[in-house]
Amino acid sequence: MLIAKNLSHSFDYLLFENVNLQINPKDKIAIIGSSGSGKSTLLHILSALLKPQNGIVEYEGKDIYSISEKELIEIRKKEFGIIFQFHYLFNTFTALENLQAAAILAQREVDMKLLERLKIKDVINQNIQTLSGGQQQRVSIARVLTKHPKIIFADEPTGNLDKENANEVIDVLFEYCDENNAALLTVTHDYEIAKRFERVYELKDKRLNIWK
Ligand SMILES: Nc1ncnc2c1ncn2[C@@H]1O[C@H](COP(=O)(O)OP(=O)(O)OP(=O)(O)O)[C@@H](O)[C@H]1O
Repeated sequence: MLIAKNLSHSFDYLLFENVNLQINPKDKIAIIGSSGSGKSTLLHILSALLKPQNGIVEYEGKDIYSISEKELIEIRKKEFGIIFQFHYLFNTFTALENLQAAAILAQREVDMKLLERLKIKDVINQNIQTLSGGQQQRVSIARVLTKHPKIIFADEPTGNLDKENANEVIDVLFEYCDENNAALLTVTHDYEIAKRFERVYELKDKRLNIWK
């Protein structure tokens, strides 16, 4: 589905080199590593947001940084779902309006069962700015799943949540992948959360090594 070959990237210093990774349907992959090791940068490269200085990223056989801008926008819009550390929701809209906007763009419906699973059904008519950080994070996860992506890229998706809610969010993401033949790639600081994933890599000493 997605193959990354020989990626390397630097900003002020070399972040990583010779990174290779393959993502298949239903894969659940976590990337751990210390702060500043380049986890978010790698996630951006894999999710079509940042061209790597070296190496290629292929999605369904096509090098995503060589295809036309139009094709790339279509992949970003329809195939990839990105959960950022910051939610980027429309602050003056209600939670439901945010989800409806995503549903209209993706020609899908808002799934009420999903809102129940994410424990945001009761706050769905509140403005985003009146929700807690954890509730905002769960709305942003619901928004991404409403699109029905083939690959979910998540940057610290449980960062604002307590242990119980964090585990429930991971359950929802895993279920989504199993039911929709989709894949999940998560960046996390949380080793307890990482242990729940089938495959875990650690970004360390400028390399992506298998951790589990
Ligand atoms: N656009 C940018 N321009 C310059 N430097 C950047 C840019 N993006 C990231 N960096 C630098 O690259 C390094 C790695 O950042 P990155 O966010 O990928 O790390 P991380 O492992 O995700 O960190 P954290 O766990 O703290 O979120 C940092 O030193 C950061 O300042």
